[in-house]
This record gives sequence, C-alpha cells and structure tokens, in this order.
Amino acid sequence: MSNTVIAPSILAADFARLAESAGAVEGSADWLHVDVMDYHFVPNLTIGLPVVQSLRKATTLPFDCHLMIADPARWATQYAEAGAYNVTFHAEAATDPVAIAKDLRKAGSRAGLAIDRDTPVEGYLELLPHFDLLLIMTIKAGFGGQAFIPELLDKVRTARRHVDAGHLELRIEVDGGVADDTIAACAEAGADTFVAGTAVFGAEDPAAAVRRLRALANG
Ligand SMILES: O=C(CO)[C@H](O)[C@H](O)COP(=O)(O)O
Repeated sequence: MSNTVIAPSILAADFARLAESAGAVEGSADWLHVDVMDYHFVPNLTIGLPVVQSLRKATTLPFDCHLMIADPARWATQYAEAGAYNVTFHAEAATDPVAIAKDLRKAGSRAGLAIDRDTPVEGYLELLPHFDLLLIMTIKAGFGGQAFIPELLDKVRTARRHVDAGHLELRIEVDGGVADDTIAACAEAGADTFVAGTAVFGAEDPAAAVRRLRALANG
C-alpha cells in the first residue's frame, strides 16, 4: 500500500468558496493543507482560527495546518483544539520547538516542524523524534504560485537518510511549487507527503489533479 499523502493547499482556492473547494477534493486528497499567515512571520495575511473552526464543520478531510506565524508558542495548541490533525509551526519562529510539540500532542494533534528556504535542516535533526512531520519548504514561505527550487531537495535527502537510519516515524512533507513536473523528484529525494496549491485548485478538475499527482509520486 502506498505511503503517499497528497495535501491540496487552500491558499490557491477561492476564499469565498472554501467549503466547496474542500468538497472538490474529498475522496481524492488525503489531507487539506491550511496555510495560516500573520503578516509578521511572512509578508502575507491569510486566515486564522475562526475560519479553521468554521471550515472544520464543512469537510471530513483531516486538516494539515501550516502556521507561518511569529508566535507559535501562543497559538499552536488552539489549532489543535480547533480539530487540526497536524499542526506545523516554523522552527525559525520557535524558541523551544520541543515544548510546543509536546503541547500539541497533549492537545490532541500531531506535531509538525517546518523549515523555510534559508534554514539548514542539520540543526533540527536531533529534534525529530519529538515530531510527527517535517515540512521542508521548496520555495520561500509566504506566497503560492512560486517556482519550485530543486536545490532544496538536498534537505529532503538529508532528512530521509536521518529518518530511515533512526527508524523514526516521521512524515517528510514538501511545500511550494509541487506540481506534475516536480513531484516525482520530490518523491525520489525521500518526501512522502506533498502539498500542492496551484497544481490542484488552479486545475479545471481538482480531483483529477490530485489523482495525477499521486500517480506521479508513486512512479
Ligand atoms: O506554504 C505555502 C506558501 O508559503 C503554500 O502551501 C505553497 O505555496 C503552496 O502553493 P503552490 O503549490 O501554489 O506553490
């Protein structure tokens, strides 16, 4: 059975029709990726807790919440309490990532650690046993529709070697520019979890786009 997870990012959906967009990928996607941006950690503003709480009632898809926010220690557990399956926060914004991970698990979600384009992965490998997911940005965090940066797959390779050598139960997720022409390289590098915004919600048939991405990831 395939281990592949496809998580369409609602950043590329119509924000006036979020429930409809989620519905369009129910049955084909595994998770719904929810990008929370606060205009401080990144220079963009998207959605926050009230939208996540409302959307939670509108779809059965598990939420993969990606917090691009300056103060995850203050907010992260509230996303877990709102029903997120994963809550991922940025290493660059956290003074004690392990404490936040413990709080998230206590609050009932899985804990994810994200690293942005310019952050080396090596400094965080030792923390991975405390996490369920490592999100490696394949663009600079902040905006959808950017071009994939293939050089960043070296971080995925490094993380995959570490995870396999330590027999860690940790998903490796890539986010940014993941599309038909880039997903196979991500999978070959060792990613098993794929965020795709434009490639899914920019497509005429989002469910077919998810199925195509999964097939390409699985080779
Ligand atoms: O985290 C993100 C941006 O910071 C988005 O999830 C990412 O950009 C997905 O969009 P696309 O697939 O269009 O690149």
